[in-house]
Amino acid sequence: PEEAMHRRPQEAPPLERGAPESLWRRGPRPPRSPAPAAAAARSEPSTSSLPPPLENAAFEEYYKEQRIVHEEEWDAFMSVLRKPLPATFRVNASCRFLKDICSRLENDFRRSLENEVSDECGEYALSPLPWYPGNLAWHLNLSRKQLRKNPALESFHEFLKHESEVGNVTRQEAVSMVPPLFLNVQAGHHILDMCAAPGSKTFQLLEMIHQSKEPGLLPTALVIANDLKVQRCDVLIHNTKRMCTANLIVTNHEAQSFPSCSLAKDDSEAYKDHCKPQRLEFDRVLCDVPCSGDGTLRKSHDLWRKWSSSMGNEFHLLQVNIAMRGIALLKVGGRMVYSTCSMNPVENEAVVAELLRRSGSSVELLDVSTELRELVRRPGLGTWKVNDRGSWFQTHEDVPDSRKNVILPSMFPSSTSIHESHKVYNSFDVNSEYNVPFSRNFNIEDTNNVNCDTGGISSSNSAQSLDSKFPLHRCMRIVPHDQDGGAFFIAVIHKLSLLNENQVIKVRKTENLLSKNRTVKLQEQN
Ligand SMILES: C[S@@+](CC[C@H](N)C(=O)[O-])C[C@H]1O[C@@H](n2cnc3c(N)ncnc32)[C@H](O)[C@@H]1O
Repeated sequence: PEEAMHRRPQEAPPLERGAPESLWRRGPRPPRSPAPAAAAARSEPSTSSLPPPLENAAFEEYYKEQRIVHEEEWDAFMSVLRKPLPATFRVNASCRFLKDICSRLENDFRRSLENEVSDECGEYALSPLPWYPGNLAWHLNLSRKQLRKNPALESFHEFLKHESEVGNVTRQEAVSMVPPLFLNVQAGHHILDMCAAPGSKTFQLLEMIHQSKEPGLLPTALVIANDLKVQRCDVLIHNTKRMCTANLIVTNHEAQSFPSCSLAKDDSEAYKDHCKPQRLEFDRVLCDVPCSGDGTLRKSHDLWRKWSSSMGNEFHLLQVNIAMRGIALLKVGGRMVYSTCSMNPVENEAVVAELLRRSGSSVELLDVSTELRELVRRPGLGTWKVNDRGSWFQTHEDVPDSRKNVILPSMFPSSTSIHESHKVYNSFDVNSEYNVPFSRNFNIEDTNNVNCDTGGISSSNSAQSLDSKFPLHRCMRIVPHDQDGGAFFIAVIHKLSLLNENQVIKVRKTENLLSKNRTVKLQEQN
């Protein structure tokens, strides 16, 4: 499924989760299916030329059950998911022509498109995204019909095409711009982008380190951008080349076993007998993991047909392992952002809870409610369920033995895994350390009855004991109908002290023991 979710064509322009093609490319599309006449001649129905239906009953059942949004919002949520995404782009904050580009956008294009109001939502055709610092990110909200008839758009289109080619502008989905912003990158930082291809967030990180340099000096910062797939590393290199940077290294590893690197002033020093090379630790880690990708449904039309609840379950452990490696490589005092373009709590809150469980008091989940205040986001969920082959489970104990090695304790919000963790981490008191005030920018009144951590107030139909004890409301879920975009999940983790390797190993041992016991039981049953 990862392949399915994240395949991006090599020839695609340098953008991730891009804008609808119609908004950026002119001219007729190449035919994608046999002409209807040819199909008719073979007596076949020409269904392949029809757009895929934007329906999936299992998807609706799943997210209704998870109470991802308020019941009354359901129709708005689904209706926005079926609409094309507005095109969005970002001006390169470190480019030489920043002032000129901003002025053209503000004074030329915005004005010439002023009278052009989006057909459907009545918004201005071209406007900056209010939450992006410095008015550097913009969205274009026009229907195809409007695009065709407006001559001002021709020159705007040419402008965007040219500025994108030279690296002054990057087309990128709005929600995908969010995770790097929460990294709070500073001059001189060492940054690891663990799952980086096709590189739109890497590009953003590069902009940040080049922007914060002293005039006339090259930045001392470093970005290591990693991806598992070599072909996708090619796309990453192609896309980041536009930045003309000397501060980027692209690597090709499994992120979950990303190697420890050494720093040395020069080779001779590194190889001196008594010289212990310094370990490279990262001030910032971006962990934008592979996921089921259902936050991209507005542009991934195929996904409507392919989506199933098992996709999220399949990614969960890989996501935990990648993020744990990220925490291990992070400097004490450093920040890691965990993000997915999925709405699924099993890939999101469950992963974050497991990171907190495994890392104990070495990390904290940051409350970033005062950062990017204009960005509308919802608090992470405090409780959720796990679906396996059509059955719903609230605790791991409810899962049939035959499935217990696929449906893991860490996928559940509470009970078993937390108690298990208590057994493993005697010194780690989840109740005292994580019982913190509720904070978010989404009005609590508006989320009444919505599945969210209510800061100690149990939601109406779930028992208190089934809620997570971690402050998962500090996570952020961006849903499509709040800002007419895609969906994204973001959590910001702060490292307080070195990981106790024993704790991590102990948890792994417990898991292995569990699955061994299961295997023995299964063998006995057979
Ligand atoms: C969500 S995409 C990343 C998008 C990227 N951060 C961006 O903004 O352009 C996830 C990426 O993870 C890569 N990937 C999958 N499994 C991986 C693994 N085990 N280690 C590292 N990368 C992996 C995929 O090839 C894919 O490019």
